Amino acid sequence: MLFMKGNPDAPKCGFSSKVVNALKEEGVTFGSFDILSDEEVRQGLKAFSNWPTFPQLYYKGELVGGCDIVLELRTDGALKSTLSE
Ligand SMILES: N[C@@H](CCC(=O)N[C@@H](CS)C(=O)NCC(=O)O)C(=O)O
Ligand code: FES
Repeated sequence: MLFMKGNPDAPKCGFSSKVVNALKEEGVTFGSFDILSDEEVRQGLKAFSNWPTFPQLYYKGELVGGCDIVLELRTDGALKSTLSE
């Protein structure tokens, strides 16, 4: 599940766009939520996850990371395996 700015067809921030592209290129299917549509979720999720920024990618209820981490995992060739453990 990707909490992002905008949606996968129309990301509203470069960081969210990069993660969408990385997931699509790896052939990962994912759900998404536009945090710009809900200020309560936007602020609440940052507090809940103790992670100050978006995008936030969750897998099996746990935070995988934001843009830097997702791109790093992909560079390491570990993105797909991380998301199918
Ligand atoms: N280094 C971050 C970049 C993401 C980032 O800086 N996001 C900012 C600007 S889009 C953010 O979410 N700020 C808090 C907010 O907009 O609520 C990452 O790896 O994900
Ligand atoms: S909305 Fe400005 S950097 Fe993401």
